[in-house]
Amino acid sequence: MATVRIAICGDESVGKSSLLTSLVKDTFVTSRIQPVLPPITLPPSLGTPENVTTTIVDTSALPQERNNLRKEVRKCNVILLVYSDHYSYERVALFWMPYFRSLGVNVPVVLCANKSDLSSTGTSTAQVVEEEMLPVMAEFKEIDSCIRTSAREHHNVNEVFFLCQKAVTHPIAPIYDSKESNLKPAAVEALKRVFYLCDKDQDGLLSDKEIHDFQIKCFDKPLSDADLASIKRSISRERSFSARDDKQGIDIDGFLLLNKMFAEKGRHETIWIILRKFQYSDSCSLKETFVRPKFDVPAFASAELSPAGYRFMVDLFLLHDKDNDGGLSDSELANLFAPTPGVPASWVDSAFPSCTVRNEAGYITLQGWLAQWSMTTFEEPKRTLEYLAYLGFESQDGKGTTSALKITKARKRRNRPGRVERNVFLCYVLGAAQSGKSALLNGFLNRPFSSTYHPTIKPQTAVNSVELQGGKQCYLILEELGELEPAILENQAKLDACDLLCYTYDSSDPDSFAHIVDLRQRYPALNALPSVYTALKADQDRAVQRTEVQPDVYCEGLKMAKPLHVSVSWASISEFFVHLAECATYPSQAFPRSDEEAVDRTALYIALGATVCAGAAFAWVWKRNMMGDR
Ligand SMILES: Nc1nc2c(ncn2[C@@H]2O[C@H](COP(=O)(O)OP(=O)(O)OP(=O)(O)O)[C@@H](O)[C@H]2O)c(=O)[nH]1
Ligand SMILES: Nc1nc2c(ncn2[C@@H]2O[C@H](COP(=O)(O)OP(=O)(O)OP(=O)(O)O)[C@@H](O)[C@H]2O)c(=O)[nH]1
Ligand SMILES: [Ca+2]
Repeated sequence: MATVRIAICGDESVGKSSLLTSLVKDTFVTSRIQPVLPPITLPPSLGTPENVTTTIVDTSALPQERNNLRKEVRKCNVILLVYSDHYSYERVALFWMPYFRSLGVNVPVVLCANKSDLSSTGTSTAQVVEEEMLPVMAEFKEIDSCIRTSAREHHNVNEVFFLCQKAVTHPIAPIYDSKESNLKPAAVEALKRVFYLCDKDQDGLLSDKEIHDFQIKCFDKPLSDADLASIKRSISRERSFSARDDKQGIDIDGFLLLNKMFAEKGRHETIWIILRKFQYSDSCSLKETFVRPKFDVPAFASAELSPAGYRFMVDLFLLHDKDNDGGLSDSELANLFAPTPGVPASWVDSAFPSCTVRNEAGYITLQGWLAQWSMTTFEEPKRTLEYLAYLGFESQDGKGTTSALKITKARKRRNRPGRVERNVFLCYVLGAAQSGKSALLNGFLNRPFSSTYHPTIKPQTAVNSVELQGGKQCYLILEELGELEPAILENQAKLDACDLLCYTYDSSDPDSFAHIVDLRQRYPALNALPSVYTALKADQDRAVQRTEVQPDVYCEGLKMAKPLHVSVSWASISEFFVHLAECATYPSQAFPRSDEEAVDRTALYIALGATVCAGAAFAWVWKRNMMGDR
């Protein structure tokens, strides 16, 4: 935090310099002190809020000092305005406050009634507050607080400077509207989110345990049972309406009321401590560095959720599936996204949740939820980080939300044999109009086949998890490019981010395969990507393609596997998605084979074979040793 700079202002002889000497020297200096003391700087100490460095500047009201005064007022971030008698009090509203406004400064003012030792014995502080302070406070919202001091008797001297520091480090203005006697909307929003995040079981109440955890998190010390009881008592006392039984816990209204009471009692620093603990900045919005932490994905690499990230998303889903039907209904989703600005814009664009797995009721399932976040993290990791922040992800290692993500190895030398260390793959589905791409995407999401045809204009995606042979799971994003197909295939960055191409044609339409031949000619860069050739609509009669060579021969010529014939109307289509996922995971099998290599999926079989052999060898050695021991 920056330094606090206090300008002491006020009429002549009100005791400005004396307050300062009294603070520094701890005694009242009766001998004549110089009219304007040099500025002093106090290092951070335990006594100061937030451990700030404080600079205190003395000023003079003399006309010849006006330039200096103006300069200092403009430079400070809090003004200590001192008066000491009726005349200097009148001047607060008549001269000083309008003067500050005329300078265009908008900093808090701490009003100080000095020389309290001189006032006739009859005037009590209550009277001073009631008759002098409250009226000016009502007139000038800049006045943060008021205090009565005596430099001579060293009364409230430390306190007045403490108030100045606090006015800067814990300002009331952003959180409380003194005119309306209410918390400000931004503070209410922030506190609602805090409540939501503390209500771990999402039952709408903070239980005693949840309050204790909250207390420890914010204030680093436990709350006694007596304190808890007294908090609950004051909440129910304040509530005009049906003082509900607070035994079960504190609800959102009670929580807001409690904070309002803090503000009213001048304990607004309590609210600041809470908000800051939950990563709010001085403007009551979440800190930029928290919502948008530094996270760069190098070229050719991509971002994925880490195990901690997946765990968080699983827990979040289960917590919000209140009726345990395995899907998030609209209201359950709305509740889940309550502490965020709403469903991410990119989700709305892609017609969420239709791009992922839903149950019969149309609600996103856990599988779909994880697939959706896998895709979001792949496509826009910063969005995932932003939502992890809003949704209250807490890392175990103190590294913040970035520990919910990981960066994969770069996609380089794609044709290398073996497994790619990534779990989320992007596959472009390319092919002629009406070849059946959308139907394939629907099949991927287990939607029933429909014979009605809607041409795809905007790119369309489907994301789902796929279980590979051997039980490992990965996420596959199938994207059909619509009218953007040429634009995307021309864009090298888009190709670099893609893991697999799925060329499709309608095997019952003689004019369908030509599109693939044409694409490959026009975009030679496609050759650098692993590819799978697919003949769709295998349930229909096969047509002879009007291309120079038939698809099988064409692929043969490329030393690629022949097109796989599939139909979305067959249950076996799910095996095709496994095949796609396997080609993405072991990309060398989706490249032209070199002559000595065997066909197709051997890479996988070889890999599997190798593990089996290793296992056998291990067992054998182990047995031998056992025997040797004997
Ligand atoms: N009784 C009493 N006298 C005070 C107190 N504070 C300051 N004085 C006296 O008031 C007079 C003015 O004090 P200063 O500290 O010089 O006031 P100032 O506001 O700095 O005055 P200028 O620099 O002239 O603007 C001195 O004679 C102080 O001794 C106080 O709390 N009680
Ligand atoms: N019989 C049969 N018809 C299919 C199959 N797959 C898709 N169709 C039908 O073929 C037509 C075109 O399918 P789409 O999936 O919309 O084709 P598309 O490739 O997405 O078309 P564009 O978006 O225009 O590029 C639709 O009427 C589908 O119902 C299939 O496996 N068998
Ligand atoms: Ca389509």
